[in-house]
Amino acid sequence: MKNRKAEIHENALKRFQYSTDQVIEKPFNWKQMLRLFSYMKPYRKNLLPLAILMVIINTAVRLIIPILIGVYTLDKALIDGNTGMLTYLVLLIFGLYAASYVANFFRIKWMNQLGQSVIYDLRKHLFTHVQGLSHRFFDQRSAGSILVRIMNDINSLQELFTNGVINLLMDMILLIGIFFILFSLSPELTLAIMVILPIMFFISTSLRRNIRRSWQTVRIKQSKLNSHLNESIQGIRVTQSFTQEKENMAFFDGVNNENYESWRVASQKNAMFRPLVELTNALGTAVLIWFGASLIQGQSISIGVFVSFAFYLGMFWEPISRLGQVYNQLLMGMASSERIFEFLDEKPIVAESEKAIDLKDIKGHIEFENVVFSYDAKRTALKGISLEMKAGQTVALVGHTGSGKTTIANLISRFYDPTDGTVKIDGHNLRDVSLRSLRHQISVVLQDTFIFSGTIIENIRFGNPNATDEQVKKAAEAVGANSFIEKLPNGYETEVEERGNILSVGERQLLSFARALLADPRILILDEATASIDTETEVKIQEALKTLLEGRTAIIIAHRLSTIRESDNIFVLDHGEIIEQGNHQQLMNHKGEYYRLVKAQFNMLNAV
Ligand SMILES: Nc1ncnc2c1ncn2[C@@H]1O[C@H](COP(=O)(O)OP(=O)(O)OP(=O)(O)O)[C@@H](O)[C@H]1O
Repeated sequence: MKNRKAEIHENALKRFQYSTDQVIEKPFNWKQMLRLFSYMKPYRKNLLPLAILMVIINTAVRLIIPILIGVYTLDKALIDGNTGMLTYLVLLIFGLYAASYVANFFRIKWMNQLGQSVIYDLRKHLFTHVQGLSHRFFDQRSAGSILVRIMNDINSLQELFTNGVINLLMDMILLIGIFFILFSLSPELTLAIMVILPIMFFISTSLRRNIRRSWQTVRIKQSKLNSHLNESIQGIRVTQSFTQEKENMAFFDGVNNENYESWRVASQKNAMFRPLVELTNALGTAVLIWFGASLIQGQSISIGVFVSFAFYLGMFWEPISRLGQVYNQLLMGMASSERIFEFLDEKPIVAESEKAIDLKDIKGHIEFENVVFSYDAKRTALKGISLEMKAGQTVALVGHTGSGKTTIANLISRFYDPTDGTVKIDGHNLRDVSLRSLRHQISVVLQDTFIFSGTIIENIRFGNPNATDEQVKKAAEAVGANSFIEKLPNGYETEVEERGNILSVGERQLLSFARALLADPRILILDEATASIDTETEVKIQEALKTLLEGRTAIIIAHRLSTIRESDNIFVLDHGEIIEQGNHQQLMNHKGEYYRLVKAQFNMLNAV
């Protein structure tokens, strides 16, 4: 039998994985690469050519200097005794070095600017796109996995855009230039020192790949550790109340240990890299000295040529090694860009038609005609619903958990399109109207309301960014939220963290009420909106709602049936079908499902 600790650890590993996000490399794909590089297009007339020019200047200078030192300074000026030329050469070399430093400074500056701009554009594009996607997209993915793509995947492209592309150009010029110069100086010596090429090639491909994979493992382990920590902290209250700290610690220990191990292995391999490189260079130098000396003795080459060779040999490793690195970056870029493009290619399922019209000042008459809807292929959430909600009416939806009440509300806001049938507002099929004009006139208050980080006043103003402070306060007063807001340390200016942890659930609910009312919608949907508010406050809200709902269509979803007695019409749902409809009195007289639900709640209250 497996021991308990190992079992817990195994479960932990299953829990904290971003499945598809684990693939870090993908084969090279030209089409995808071109698409990725199209993000550089806006900079093709300024930053990109400037940076390329700096690369060319810098590389050309670096290629010229060894010849100036070896062939000209040593052979022509010193050995041949041309001292006038010496001063001139020293000044020239100094000037060239200075020019190369200046060019390098601007290359780094402009390339960083270019890389950051591309990353900024790409992230903006991705976020804007994701924000416009339909609810179904978010139903199918965890927030964590979306976050990983917008942050980590885009970050991993940063190096490619900042250095990779330009280094590729620089290294190609350097390598070709060095080969060309070496060959023109001495073909025999060039061939001799090329013995180190296969070793260099091996180090820059195999060994580097091995090291790279180890660092990728580190990234995966870190990502697991992050997600575990995130979940642990979010769920700390549940962990403490079920006294699961020990088990949680075992999870943490397992993931933390894996992270440590992966670092140990990666840094150990990394440590081998530099010494091996230096050893190869030493081998090259040995060949150069041994073979070069015999060539000097046989007067095949001059001392200056020999010295220039030594300089070029020192420069040789750098582009080869960097080309390997750029190739790695390209492979990683392939995997990241594939994941980014997968999101970018995702079309909103609820799409706006090209001929969509703007719904202007609706009255709020809602109709469902034989609406069938399924979230997934297996279950049907609504099975042919036909209903009418007259403009200005307050309508209630009741029924068992999972009977389809929220689904009806979701279809009115067109978060989803019906699988079959039509939803109409003021006679317009929702598929024919623009989403913005529709949603602008609908406010939804949910039980699990979302409070953003910011002040209380900003949170309420979310409903209508143009509202004045006065209007915000009036909305808060109308729903009875001002009494608790004024008791907060800084009143309306009190900062609340994301999700509004410093507020009670009921207080958050009141805020979202104020937010919805400030939006002044024609249609107001309250989905279990008063479930977390005490009865006394609820009575107050009911009073406020009476005047506030005047002239609007209101859809109230509530399990607490006392809150919907006054509704003009009540629809009772069961397994995605409407089984009864009428006002409270009519349904009570009918003595059907509604009657049974009311009785059950009444008995429960009396039993207390
Ligand atoms: N995003 C979703 N993806 C898949 N199925 C869903 C989704 N949301 C709801 N469902 C399913 O659709 C059915 C109807 O759900 P709905 O949320 O409309 O019920 P409800 O009557 O509002 O329930 P409750 O009273 O618990 O809020 C349920 O079987 C539910 O499991």
